[in-house]
Amino acid sequence: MVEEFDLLEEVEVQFCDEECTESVWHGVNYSESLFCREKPKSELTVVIREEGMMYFLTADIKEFAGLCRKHGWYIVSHQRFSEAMEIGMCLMEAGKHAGWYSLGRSKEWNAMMRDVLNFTFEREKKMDFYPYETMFKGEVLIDGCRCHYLHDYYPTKIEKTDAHQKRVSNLIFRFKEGGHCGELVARILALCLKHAGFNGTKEDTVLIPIPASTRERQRKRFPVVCYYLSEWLGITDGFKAIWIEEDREQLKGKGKDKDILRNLQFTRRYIRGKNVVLLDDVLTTGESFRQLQRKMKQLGALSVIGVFLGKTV
Ligand SMILES: O=P(O)(O)OC[C@H]1O[C@@H](O)[C@H](O)[C@@H]1O
Repeated sequence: MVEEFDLLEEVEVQFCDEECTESVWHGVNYSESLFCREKPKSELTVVIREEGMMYFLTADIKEFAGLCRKHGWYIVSHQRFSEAMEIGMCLMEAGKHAGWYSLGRSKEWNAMMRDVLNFTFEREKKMDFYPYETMFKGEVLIDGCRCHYLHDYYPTKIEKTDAHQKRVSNLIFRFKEGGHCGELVARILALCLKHAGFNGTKEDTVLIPIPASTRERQRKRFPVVCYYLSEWLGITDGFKAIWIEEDREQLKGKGKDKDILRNLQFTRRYIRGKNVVLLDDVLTTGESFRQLQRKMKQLGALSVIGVFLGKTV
């Protein structure tokens, strides 16, 4: 599309300093840093939150989708805002940028676009069904293995008064049921893992889900997330590394008879000589992870880490 007017580029952004002890404001070269692979040409305003959400108003959604692909950002939703503009939200790595970028007709126009975004999304945020943070909340060590989790999880028996807790439960329940949120979960975890890093190289890293209790649950829950997450990180999809020989009852808690391995068969070639990333929805006592990570090491894994959507509070 040929623009009939010159576009004014403005930026204001907050970066963390290297130790992340203090935030500083920069304007210079931010657009180069944000749009480091390609710069926008059409009208665009973005507002970026430190937690990894970027809200946008664009005159050319195709161009913006192309920029997102190039930079590894994920468009969660967008819709028509006016005849000329689309409005929406995408996810990016958390903790790198916070601020805004405008490429628009004038100072006043740019400011208005930012106001629209701030207003719309502050309001929408209250209505969000899922949480969209793209940084792990915390890490625990189990048998010396790093286990990253995205959110504190308040189990069903606790009444959730806090909107964020409800969003976390929505994400975990929908993920357990399978379906559309597998892709969203994969994108969120990909961004988190890029930030946190994993052991070894992409080539020798494999993603393996901690098996559900039945084949049906396993089939609903994991194939989509394993496919996308491994593809986006460039690591091996190890969905087929573990085979459920027969269904078992759900094993809650830490009971001394809890044996999550007894109905499982392992395909060694996925595991031997690999750095394994074990994935599950929730970490509660850590017993499932503990047993599986030991088994992985017996089968020749070089290292094991865990990645979880929630850690039970
Ligand atoms: O073994 P711990 O950590 O106690 O419990 C976690 C397991 O309990 C289930 O709800 C989860 O899906 C996960 O597999």
